Formats: sequence, C-alpha cells, structure tokens
Amino acid sequence: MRLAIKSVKAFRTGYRCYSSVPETFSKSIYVSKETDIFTNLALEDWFYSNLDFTNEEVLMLWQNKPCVVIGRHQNPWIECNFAMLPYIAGGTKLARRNSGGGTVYHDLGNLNLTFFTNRKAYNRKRNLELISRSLKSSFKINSEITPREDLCIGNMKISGTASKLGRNSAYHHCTLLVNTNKNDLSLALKNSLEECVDIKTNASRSVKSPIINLKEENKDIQVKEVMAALIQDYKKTTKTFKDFKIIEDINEQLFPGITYIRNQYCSVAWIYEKTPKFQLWKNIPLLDDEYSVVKLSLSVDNGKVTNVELNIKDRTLSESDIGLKDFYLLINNLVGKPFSQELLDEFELVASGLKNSQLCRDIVHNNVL
Ligand SMILES: Nc1ncnc2c1ncn2[C@@H]1O[C@H](COP(=O)(O)OC(=O)CCCC[C@@H]2CCSS2)[C@@H](O)[C@H]1O
Repeated sequence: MRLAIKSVKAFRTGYRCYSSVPETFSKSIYVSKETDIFTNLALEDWFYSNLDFTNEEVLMLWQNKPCVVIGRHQNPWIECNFAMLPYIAGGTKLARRNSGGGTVYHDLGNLNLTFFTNRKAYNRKRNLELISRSLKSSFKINSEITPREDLCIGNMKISGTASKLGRNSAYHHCTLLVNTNKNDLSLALKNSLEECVDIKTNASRSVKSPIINLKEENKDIQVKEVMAALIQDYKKTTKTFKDFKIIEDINEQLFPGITYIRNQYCSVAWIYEKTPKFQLWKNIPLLDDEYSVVKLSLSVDNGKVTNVELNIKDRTLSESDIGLKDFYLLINNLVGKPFSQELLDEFELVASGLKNSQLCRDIVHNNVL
C-alpha cells in the first residue's frame, strides 16, 4: 500500500499538495543525496507532515556538510562557539531542529537516521538495537545502549538521539559517528559565552560526553558501507518493507511546499529568536572594597536585548542615582538590539570600562552602598 499524502503542517502553512500519490512515495527507505542541513531538515519535516504512517514505516538516511544542530529549546550562544563557526571546517552552519534534546556536530563523516512511524509503533530502543546489531554483524563492533539512549562503545558515545511526537505520527532521529573530524567537533561545541559571563536560563542544556568514531574501531569502515549494512538489516526486520530510493533532487515539483519549510529553518526568527529568554551578567569589584561588587546585567528575550542594568547588593541603580545618567545613556543604547558577538563585545567593553573607573569611585563616594 502506498503512503497517503496529507497537507503540509510544518510551520502551519496549510499548504495542500498532491491529489494523487506519485510512485516516489511508496518506498521504505529514502537516502538523501542533499548535504545542506536546512534542506535535509525541511525534507525530514516534509515527510513527517505529509506521509501517512498508519500502516507503513519509513527510514531516512542523510548527511550534512559541517554544521552544528541545536535542539528546539536550546540557546545557540551557550551551546556552540558561535563566533568561530565561520572558521571551522571551512565554514560551519548553525541550525535549530524541530526535536528537543542537546547539540551535536555533523560533517560528512557522520550519518543521520530518521525512523518515521505512527505514534503507537514509535520505539527508540528497537531502532537503536537495529543499529547496534548491524554494527556487530557487519563490522564486529560491540556497542551498547545507555539508559539515556546514547549508543556507546565502552563509555564513548557514537550516537545521540532525539525525537518528535505528534498526535498520529512520530519520528526518532539519531546520529552515527563514522569518521567525523573530532577536532572540529570539539571546537564547534565549545561554549565561548560561559567563559566570559555568568548566565541564567531555562533553555535545555546538552550533556557532554566523550565520543569515538566507528573508524577508530574498524579502520576500513566507511559511511557508505554502514548505510548498506543498515539498509539490509532494516529490510530484514521491517515487515512492510518496499525497496529504497535515492533522492537526487529536492524540488517543489516533488515536494510541494518544501521551499517554504526550508526558508523557515534558515530564518533568524527560528534559529535565534526562538531562544528561551536568558540573562547574563558580569560582576565588577568596587574600588577599595573587596566585599562589594557591581553587577552589570543584560536580559535577552526573543533574541533581542530587553534590559541592561547595574545592581549593587540586590539594589538596582537607576538613572536618577547621582552620576549614573550618562552611564545609563550608554547602556540603554544596547536595548532593542539583536544579541550577537558584536553586542557581547560592546557589553564587555562597557563592563571593563566600569572597572577602576571614576564612576565606581563616584558610586562609593556618593554613598550609594
Ligand atoms: N554527531 C554526534 N554524534 C554523537 N555524539 C555527538 C555528536 N556531536 C556531538 N556529540 C556529543 O554529544 C553531546 C550532546 O549530547 P546530548 O545528549 O545533549 O544531545 C544529543 O545527543 C542530541 C542528538 C540529536 C540527534 C539529531 C539527529 C538528526 S539531527 S540531530 C555533545 O556535547 C558531544 O559530546
């Protein structure tokens, strides 16, 4: 039986596509030839929103050029080395996916698997067992599923998992490190923000783990062979299996509405403005008083600065406090601007200008304490 095509639900487009279903969508495995993260996320979303998994299961295999993929509820500035990304691996993209969970790094040495099922058949353990069995039988590699559903060799992670559950459909997607550049991975996931400021946020945080490539266990292994092994095992274990298809070209004719979905994934609104609100601050010691510090803090909501203020011992100093009028003129300048590396640099400049400054002397002198 073919998969029925529904309307595009992703990002609430209400777009309606096929009236009859092309042969293309009667397969069980799709291998995407595309290596652009935004197009692949759009394709994954398109499948999730448009195919009917009531009686069918689908596996999508995909790879990306260097990119960092954060979870739906994460803060990109905390999770990655955002100022350095353009210089890592010749340019590393930043993307936010639609599923929860932590941040991972992809390059062409990493394979992604998305298991689409109906909500009832959704089973992450079964999928991870399939991968683990496949690695064992084809490459003699022993791996184990941890309680948090990482796939590990010893205590080294080879696969991270996340998922999306809808009313009827669901997907479980995971990575598989075959031959990823580990230096690029660790540089890209380094948190540059926490090194210079303190942060308060409700955004979900990644769980850092030591990682290993399959290549380190079996030097002959390549992504292509891992794909072939997985396809074979999926075929054996999926009752409704019907062939696989390589998707060479992702276009509007085949996937109506996909350009719109991709544009959403690329948008500043999705990548940055969706970040849960956060506050960062710097503690600046006051002159001649080792016990007192001024706290310069900056609040960000919807990706934009909403407030900057100066606090001493839980008291907010305002523009009306003696000597602070000009200072507030300076910091209020930041309000309303999008949070960025440049803005952070500006904030740090203001903070370092405050240290040992006349303003600090005035604060002490004017008995603000
Ligand atoms: N590619 C890859 N594979 C496995 N583990 C990784 C990878 N990149 C980084 N890491 C390690 O995992 C933690 C984060 O672990 P954490 O458990 O916090 O997050 C995840 O695993 C999320 C997996 C998302 C999978 C999706 C599938 C398709 S699109 S992305 C990170 O700090 C590194 O230590």
